[in-house]
Amino acid sequence: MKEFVEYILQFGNLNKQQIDLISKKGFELILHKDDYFSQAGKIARQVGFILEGITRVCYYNNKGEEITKYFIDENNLVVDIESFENEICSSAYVQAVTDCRLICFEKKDWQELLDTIIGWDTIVHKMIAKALIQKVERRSPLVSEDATERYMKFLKIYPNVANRVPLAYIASYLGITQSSLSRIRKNIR
Ligand SMILES: Nc1ncnc2c1ncn2[C@@H]1O[C@@H]2COP(=O)(O)O[C@H]2[C@H]1O
Repeated sequence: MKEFVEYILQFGNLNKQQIDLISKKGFELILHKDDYFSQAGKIARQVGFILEGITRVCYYNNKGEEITKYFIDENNLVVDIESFENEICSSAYVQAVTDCRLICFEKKDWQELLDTIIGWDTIVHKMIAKALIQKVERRSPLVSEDATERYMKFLKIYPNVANRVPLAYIASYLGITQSSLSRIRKNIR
């Protein structure tokens, strides 16, 4: 919980009583590699904060191929925001790529904190805004045409991810085949 408290205090001030209230509602969740945090076709009912491990957001395209859309690593919030906020079914899966340890909040507790702690909504908005800006910064470089360049940018943007996730997920994230990615990796060594 200490890590989560440090994280939220970057976005605003809270007194001890408010921090205690937040801490009481959060619980530790262990996900094993390949477990789902939230699933397509279901409503996301939890917000997580990753203490250890990497998750990915993925979906199946109309050819039935699995596409990795996004990676989320340590010290980040993880939530299928559209599903969680609007209580609609997710169109994607959030899956543990490695074993993960998270601080987790149930929707009703998250809502209760929003209703009781003055200023918590501003902090939450700032946290979400930061995550979404980061997402744009991470996805925008992928429009560059050259696959080698895309991979080099990936290494820079996700320094903690590249060596900890299967190559197939990275290839899918970059929109290239696994054999192209292997060739690129050989050539840049
Ligand atoms: N920390 C995070 N930052 C950005 N997106 C996240 C995060 N955690 C989960 N997501 C989800 O990742 C999804 C990536 O694709 P979308 O833009 O459709 O919607 C995004 C969010 O629902």
